[in-house]
Amino acid sequence: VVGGTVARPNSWPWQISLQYKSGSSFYHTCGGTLIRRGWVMTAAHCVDRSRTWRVVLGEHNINSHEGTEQYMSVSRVYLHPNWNSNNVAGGWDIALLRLSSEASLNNNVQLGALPPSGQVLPHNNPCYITGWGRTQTGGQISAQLKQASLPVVDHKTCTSYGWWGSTVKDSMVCAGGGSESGCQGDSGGPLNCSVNGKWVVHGVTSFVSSSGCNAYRRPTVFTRASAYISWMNNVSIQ
Ligand SMILES: CC(C)C[C@H](NC(=O)C(F)(F)F)C(=O)N[C@@H](C)C(=O)Nc1ccc(C(F)(F)F)cc1
Repeated sequence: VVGGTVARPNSWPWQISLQYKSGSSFYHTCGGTLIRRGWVMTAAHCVDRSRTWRVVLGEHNINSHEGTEQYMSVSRVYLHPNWNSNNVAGGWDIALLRLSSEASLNNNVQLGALPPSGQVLPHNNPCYITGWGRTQTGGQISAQLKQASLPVVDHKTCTSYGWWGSTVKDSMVCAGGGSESGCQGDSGGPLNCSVNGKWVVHGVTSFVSSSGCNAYRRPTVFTRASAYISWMNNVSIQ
């Protein structure tokens, strides 16, 4: 997250850290959202190569053990069948992770709310991106979870000339576009939007400009969760 602030610990209790094993250690690679006690929603581009994954719930500082963490292994990865790792602009950048055991819900671990199928938020709807991603273009990832205010940029603006144009599809949502943005390592995490006074996870962090995370008129682009409700329902009743 470029800009924004360090989040109050566990104030986004559905945010997870997706980590892969290398040698005898695990490393943060992406964010995700706990949507059921046994299911995590993340980006397909985070999990489209086979690794040993773990999901950390109740995380704040990824470099220290704070006692609120739950470490879950992943029993199966469900990539959206239409995902093409050579074409993030095509969309479909969504995946579900089946956890090998169910999370215990508490003050630090809660389920994220998904939007109703098809819901599209208006321009400037208040939203926050959260994640442990780089804090500057080309910089280091953050040890502590960060948050930044990224209001929705409507499709009409986001797909216009000088903005993202036709790179952004209807199944995506744009947010931000100023000095604050997502950045590498935030992928897969939630776009938390305030709808009728409640937080709804409306996006899955997908991509930023290859010329810089907070590039001018290149808002952060998210997979629009409300476009994938039926797919998620069909997968998670298996
Ligand atoms: C691995 C990537 C597919 C996703 C990666 N995502 C992120 O960094 C994050 F955290 F914002 F979600 C990204 O945007 N990386 C930058 C460096 C990038 O490659 N952006 C990018 C690439 C291609 C296009 C396109 F579709 F236009 F060709 C647009 C943006």
